[in-house]
Amino acid sequence: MKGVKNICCIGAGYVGGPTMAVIALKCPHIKVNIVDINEERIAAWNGDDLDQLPIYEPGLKEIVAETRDRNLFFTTDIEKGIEEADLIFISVNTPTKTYGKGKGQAADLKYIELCARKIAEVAKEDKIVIEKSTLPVRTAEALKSILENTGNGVNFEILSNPEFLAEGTAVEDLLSPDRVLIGGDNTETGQAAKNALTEVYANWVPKERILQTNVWSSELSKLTANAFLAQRISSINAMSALCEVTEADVDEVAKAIGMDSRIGAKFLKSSVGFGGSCFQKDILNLVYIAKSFGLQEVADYWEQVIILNDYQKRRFADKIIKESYNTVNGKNIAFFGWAFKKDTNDTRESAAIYVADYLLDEQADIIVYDPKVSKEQIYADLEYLNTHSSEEIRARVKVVSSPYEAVEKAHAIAVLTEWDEFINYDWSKIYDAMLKPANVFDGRNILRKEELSEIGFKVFNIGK
Ligand SMILES: NC(=O)c1ccc[n+]([C@@H]2O[C@H](COP(=O)([O-])OP(=O)(O)OC[C@H]3O[C@@H](n4cnc5c(N)ncnc54)[C@H](O)[C@@H]3O)[C@@H](O)[C@H]2O)c1
Ligand SMILES: O=c1ccn([C@@H]2O[C@H](COP(=O)(O)OP(=O)(O)O[C@H]3O[C@H](CO)[C@@H](O)[C@H](O)[C@H]3O)[C@@H](O)[C@H]2O)c(=O)[nH]1
Repeated sequence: MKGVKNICCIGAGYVGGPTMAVIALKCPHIKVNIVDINEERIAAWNGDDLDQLPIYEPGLKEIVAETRDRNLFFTTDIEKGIEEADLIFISVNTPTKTYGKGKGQAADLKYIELCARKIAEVAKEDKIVIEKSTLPVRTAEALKSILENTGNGVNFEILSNPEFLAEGTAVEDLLSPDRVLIGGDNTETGQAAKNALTEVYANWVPKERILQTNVWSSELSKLTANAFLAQRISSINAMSALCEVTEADVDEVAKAIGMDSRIGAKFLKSSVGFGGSCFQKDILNLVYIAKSFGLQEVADYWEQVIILNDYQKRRFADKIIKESYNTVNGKNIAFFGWAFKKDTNDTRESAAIYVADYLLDEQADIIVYDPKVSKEQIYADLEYLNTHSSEEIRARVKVVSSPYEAVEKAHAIAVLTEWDEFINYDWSKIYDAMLKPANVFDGRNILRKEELSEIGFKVFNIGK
C-alpha cells in the first residue's frame, strides 16, 4: 500500500479529538479530518476561544492551536471525510445498552453500525477501516459483513487499534504510549494494512512499542486491560474497608505491597470508587460476553469488581450520614469535585453522582464546587439517574463557582475528586465559615490530615 496521506476519524469525542490532534501534530504530511454528526461539538472544536474546546485536557489546546486548519480539520461533512481518506478511524461512543437484550451489560453498537453503513455507502476506493472505539471481541466480523454486503465492490481491510489513553493525561499518553496495539488479519492484504497503520504511529512511537496481533486478540486485550486496572482499584478498596476496622492504614498497605516488583506501585490508590466512561461499561461488556459463551464463573469473577465499587461509593455516603449523628436531613454538605478524576471536565459515571444521589435520598442539601464542570452538567448527571425529580434536584443541589462559597454554613465537606488545588486552600478560612463540628470526608486521601485536625476539623479518610 502507498503511504498514508489522508485520515478520517468519525467521532470528535474524548478519544477522537486528542488522538487525531496528536497524529496531525506528529505527521504534518498527513491531512486529518475529524467528522461528527454533533454540529455543536464541531463548532466548539472550531471556536476561536481555545479555552472553550469541548474537551479539557492539559496540553491539548496548544496542539490544536498548532495543527488546526494546517492539517487538522473538524467538520460535519462526514461523506467528504470518508471519500478522501485512506484510513478511517471509527471512534464513536459504545455505551452500555439501556434497552432490549443485554440491557445494562452489553455494549450498544448502533453507532458503530451506522458508521459502517455510511462508509459502505460512500466509499468508492479501497479503504482501511480501524476500530478505535472499545468493542466486544469479534465485532470486526460484524463490521466486515456490513461493509462487504452493502459496499460498492471496494475492498475493506478492518483493523482493531484500541486506545489506552486515560483522561487528564491524554496528551502525555498519546505522545509516549506504553504500547500501540494493532490487530488485523494475517492475510497479505491484512498485513499490508497493519503495516500502513504502523508506519503512521512510527512517526513518533518507537517500533518496538508497536505491537501487531490478530484482530480478536487486539479487541479482547482492550477489555482485559481495563478489567485488570479496575480490579486493582476494587482490590485495594476492599482492603480499605478492612483497614478501617483494624487500624491498618490503606496507603501504608498499598506502599508495602507496591514495592514488590511483581505487584507494582501504580493504580493502588484507594478512593471513593472508580468512575469514568470506560471501566464499568467495559467490565459489564466482558461479563455479558462471558455469559453469552456459557462461562458463568468467569462472568461472576469480573462482575465482583463492579459490585465492590458500588459498595465503596455506598460506604462513603453511609459514613457521612453516620458521622452526622445519623441524619443529613436539611444539612449542608459541600462537595469538592464532581469530575470522575482530576484534570478533566468529564463526569461520566463519576462516584460523586452516586454519593450525591444517596445523600439526596436522605434529604441532604448539597453544594458543589468543581473547577471544570458546569452547573448544567451536574444537574444533567443527577437527572439522568431518574431517582429524584428535576425540581427536587434543583432545590436541593446548588452549584457554586468558588470553594469558599460552597462551605458557607456547611456541616461537612466531602472530597470527591482529587483536584490538586483542594490541598492548598486556606483551610482556616474554610473552618471559620463552617458550622461546628466541622467534618471533612476525604474520599481521595489527599488532604493534609494533621494540619486540618490542628485547625479543628474532624477528618475522615478512606481506609484509615
Ligand atoms: N474516554 C476515554 O478515555 C476512552 C479511552 C479509550 C477508549 N475509549 C473508547 O472510545 C470510544 C469513544 O469514546 P469517547 O469517550 O471519545 O466518546 P464521546 O461520546 O466523547 O465521543 C463520541 C463522538 O461520536 C459521535 N458520533 C456518534 N455516532 C456518530 C455517527 N454515526 N457519525 C458521526 N459521529 C458520531 C458523537 O456525536 C460523539 O461526539 C468508546 O468506545 C470508548 O469506550 C474511550
Ligand atoms: O489508583 C487509582 C487509579 C484510578 N482510580 C480511579 O479510577 C477511575 C479511572 O481512572 P483512570 O483509569 O486514570 O482514567 P480513565 O480515563 O477512565 O482511563 C481508563 O479507561 C480508559 C478507557 O478505556 C483507558 O484507555 C485507560 O487506559 C484506563 O486507565 C477514576 O475515577 C480514578 O479516580 C482510583 O480510584 N485509584
